[in-house]
Amino acid sequence: MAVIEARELRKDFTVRQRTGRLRRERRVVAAVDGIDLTVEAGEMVGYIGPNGAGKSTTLKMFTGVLFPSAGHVRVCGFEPVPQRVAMARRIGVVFGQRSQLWWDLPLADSFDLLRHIYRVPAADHAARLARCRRLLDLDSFLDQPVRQLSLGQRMRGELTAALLHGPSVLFLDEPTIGLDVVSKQAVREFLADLGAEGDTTLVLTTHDLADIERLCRRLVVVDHGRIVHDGTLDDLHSRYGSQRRVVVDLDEPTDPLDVPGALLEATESGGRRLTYALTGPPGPLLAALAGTGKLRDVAILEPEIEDVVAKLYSGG
Ligand SMILES: Nc1ncnc2c1ncn2[C@@H]1O[C@H](COP(=O)(O)OP(=O)(O)OP(=O)(O)O)[C@@H](O)[C@H]1O
Repeated sequence: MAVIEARELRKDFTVRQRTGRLRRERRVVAAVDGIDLTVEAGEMVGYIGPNGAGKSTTLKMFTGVLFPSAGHVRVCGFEPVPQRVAMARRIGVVFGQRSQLWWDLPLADSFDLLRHIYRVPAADHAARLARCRRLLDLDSFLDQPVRQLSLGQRMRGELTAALLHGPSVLFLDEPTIGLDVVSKQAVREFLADLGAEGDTTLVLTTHDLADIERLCRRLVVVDHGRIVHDGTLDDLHSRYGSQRRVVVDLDEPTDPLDVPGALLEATESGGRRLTYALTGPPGPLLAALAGTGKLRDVAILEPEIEDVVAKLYSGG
């Protein structure tokens, strides 16, 4: 079942620009320029792209914060702006800049207020909160006012707050930005587990390559308000020709092996270290190398996601 359906979705902003000492001109910026997107229940979608690509604007239209200039969008069957209140029960939102917690209250009190606002049955609330306390390690700061929390602690609180009513879709705008290494890891692993359970659809924007690798089974890449790629990370690697490499150490040099699906790229250490680029599965190459009787060590190197994303953002 589709939880998000967007067709020809657009958002234009009118900005006033100085064109002289006193003159200003109105200019229309197409922040989102005709997006078609379907997200099925249980997907983990990374919505990525360079700065200013239109990611946050799209998420704001999905969550009912902004009204589209044109096109059509449904989230959990709701039209986000007109049906925002009804939709709120089905979605969770974590936007770094916006807090859903009460600044002066202890974190635990915010969670309690949210239970009343969303009218969550006490047992469901208790079970979800217990899980978040355990997995996000909340106990040491549950009684502290939100304004005193570190960014990492607050983000763990925000995630909990977004999940206490049991939403079917969770939208996250840069969930790990600015966090220290430990909090980043905690948030990332929590989201990975949540996504793996399959009951919650995750849609997140991120510039963090480790988030992309760990959390995004599907990558939707936007640039200038349009989708320029939609597929898995593996699809991206094959589109940009990134290949796995096999680095082999031998006891003594051997004649070059001619194996289909493997291309000898480099020879070092007097022929004792060979690097192959794989265009097929590694099995035939490894079998041929083992057959020489000189194989000492082998390492398979995955392509670097940094390279792929850099190529993608620079237009390939
Ligand atoms: N309220 C606004 N008024 C005018 N222009 C806006 C407004 N919000 C966004 N824009 C413009 O729309 C474009 C897309 O912005 P958006 O914030 O959606 O990009 P983004 O992909 O989320 O970028 P980043 O990765 O930097 O957060 C940018 O050119 C931005 O300047």
